[in-house]
Amino acid sequence: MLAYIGDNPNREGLQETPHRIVKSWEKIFGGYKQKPESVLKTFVEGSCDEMVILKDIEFYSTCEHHFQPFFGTISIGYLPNKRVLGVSKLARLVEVFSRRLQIQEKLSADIADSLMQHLNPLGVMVVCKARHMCVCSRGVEKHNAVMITSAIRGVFKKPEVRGEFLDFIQAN
Ligand SMILES: Nc1nc2c(ncn2[C@@H]2O[C@H](COP(=O)(O)OP(=O)(O)OP(=O)(O)O)[C@@H](O)[C@H]2O)c(=O)[nH]1
Ligand SMILES: [Zn+2]
Repeated sequence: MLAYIGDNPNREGLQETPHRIVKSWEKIFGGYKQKPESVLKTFVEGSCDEMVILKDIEFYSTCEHHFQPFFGTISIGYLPNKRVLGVSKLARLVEVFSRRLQIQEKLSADIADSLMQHLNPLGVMVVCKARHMCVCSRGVEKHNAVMITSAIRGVFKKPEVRGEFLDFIQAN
């Protein structure tokens, strides 16, 4: 790759670069080694029947088309069906799916679908806002453009439930 771009792989500054890149991939692509169910420890809390939200979870992911970073925030809401999660587990789930090659639509859907599967709530909604380096620094070069995607499952398809979630995540 270094030779391909026209640089000299043998010059001092680049000699350890292949090793550094592979080492950085342990973090950047660490999600392949993690199973979503391994972070989704749930417990029974029968009295909790209101919406649970963790908003503005920062993430870094990698675009599968260009191998470029895309990054931003993800907000997740669910309506419990007797079981709830430790709140950090929602952020851990974001790590599992963002630390892979992704497109933003699938990242949002992966999070929603794994919560539906392993937590079995009445519904889930995920909203993801991100900047794509492949859109900012190359290609169409629109550095202010923000992509917004959502994944809506179960009762969040009802406008009033979706509206409550959107009100909460828009509030400061
Ligand atoms: N839907 C979606 N598209 C993405 C995402 N990340 C990158 N892309 C787009 O993937 C597309 C790939 O298009 P191609 O025409 O195959 O590749 P390209 O010639 O590099 O396209 P340009 O980026 O327009 O220069 C581009 O439009 C990217 O903006 C993503 O998360 N979701
Ligand atoms: Zn891209």
